[in-house]
Amino acid sequence: MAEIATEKAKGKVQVFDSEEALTVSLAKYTADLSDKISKQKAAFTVVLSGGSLIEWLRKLLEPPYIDSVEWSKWHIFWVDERVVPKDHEDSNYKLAYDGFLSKVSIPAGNVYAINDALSAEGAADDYETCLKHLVQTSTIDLSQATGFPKFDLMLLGMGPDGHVASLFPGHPLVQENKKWVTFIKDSPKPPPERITFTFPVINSSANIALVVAGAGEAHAVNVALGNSQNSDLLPVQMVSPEGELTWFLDKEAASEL
Ligand SMILES: O=C1O[C@H](COP(=O)(O)O)[C@@H](O)[C@H](O)[C@H]1O
Repeated sequence: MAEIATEKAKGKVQVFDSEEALTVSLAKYTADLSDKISKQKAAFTVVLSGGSLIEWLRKLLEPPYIDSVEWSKWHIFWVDERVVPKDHEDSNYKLAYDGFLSKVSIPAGNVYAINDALSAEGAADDYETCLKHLVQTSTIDLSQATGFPKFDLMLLGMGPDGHVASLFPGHPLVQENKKWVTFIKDSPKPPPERITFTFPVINSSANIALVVAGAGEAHAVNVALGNSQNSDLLPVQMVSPEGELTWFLDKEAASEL
């Protein structure tokens, strides 16, 4: 693993020789954080992305982590979700359930899926209401600095266009600064209807892992971490948490750096 020196705002950047090595390190990072936070609080709040991220969490499903992680403390949220039934192939919940959640002992009541019976707008409002309730009951922390919820760990993927969550380049939603959760009906990546956390919520996180592998993402990684002078920021360039930002890149994703 090589660590790349960048400005502090860009976070800690780690480049792995292979996707396999990345998954080993991501599991250790996540398990160490789970350990630390589980000793301090009743809940470890974890926000998942969809896409390849779930596959990259696979080492957590193996010893030693499968037995040593205090899964009962985990509370699971989604940074974005497609407005489709939970058993639909496009559902981020289904992806996470099939590939991860069904294999660990996180209590079912700690898994906060969207209400798939609602419209995009209704599902976003409903999810925001759920988050507000969990802040009131102190399951989720509140950032004293921003007044937005402060999750312990956000595991973010990135698309080849530099999108994170369902916040796409050039879309007005990237500027949303009041809502916690919003909706999109014209996502450039199918399916078109989604809900998504907003940047103020993403950036209030205590820890963000930005996990990117594959040559298709190399250009956007270079824009984010290289010396690009573009004035229109890609969404990934707007990720700037209150806490720590750690990049997990494989060498293909880092190939243009
Ligand atoms: O549509 C989405 O795409 C991004 C990136 O996914 P990937 O397949 O390129 O890894 C993902 O982070 C997001 O949660 C998802 O809804």
